[in-house]
Amino acid sequence: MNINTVLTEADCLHSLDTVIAAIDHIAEQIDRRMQTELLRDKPLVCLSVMLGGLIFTGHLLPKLKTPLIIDYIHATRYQGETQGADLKWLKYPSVNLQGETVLIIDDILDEGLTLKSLVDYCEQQGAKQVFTAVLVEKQLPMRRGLPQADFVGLLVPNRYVFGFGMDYHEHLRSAAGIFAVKNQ
Ligand SMILES: O=P(O)(O)OC[C@H]1O[C@H](OP(=O)(O)OP(=O)(O)O)[C@H](O)[C@@H]1O
Ligand code: HPA
Repeated sequence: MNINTVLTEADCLHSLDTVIAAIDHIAEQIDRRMQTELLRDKPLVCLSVMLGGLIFTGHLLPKLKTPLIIDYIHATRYQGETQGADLKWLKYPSVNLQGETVLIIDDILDEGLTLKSLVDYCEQQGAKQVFTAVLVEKQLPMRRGLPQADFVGLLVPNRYVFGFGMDYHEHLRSAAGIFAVKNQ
């Protein structure tokens, strides 16, 4: 596998400008929603899902006006492969989620199994309510896990995608835009 070839042969699904505009839009939606959901003086607890959620989180959070605190989860289901397996937790959140309003931020909703496990975990920890934000939602005929996220930036077809946090065998996470691997 030559990574440069993967990049040059890939189909660009969403340009960098489109991604940035989508993140602006999600930020507005989150701010609007949190005006009614957040209790006075309570910050939103933002949990970024490593590694894929890193770049989306870094662009999204500075755009929010909602008061917030930042923590992260490290969990992986693909482990550098293009097929998912059981979710492996590498880091649970450090903040106490009891009674908190939580926003889980990830790069992609694919089969939804990762986000379903993370939402379940936050609820088990006593979160008052749990919202999810993803940069992209993969269009699948049906999803085995969480059917949809609360905040979605862009749609992608049922192909293997990379860029803006999403990897192809751990490479290409920093690709500036969202791309689909040729013939996948
Ligand atoms: O909806 P699903 O089918 O569960 O897939 C989505 C998850 O897969 C990716 O993580 P991955 O396990 O590849 O780890 P990574 O964040 O380190 O890339 C992605 O970042 C999501 O967390
Ligand atoms: O299509 C994908 N690309 C990158 N990471 C992923 N994790 C789930 N699906 C994908």
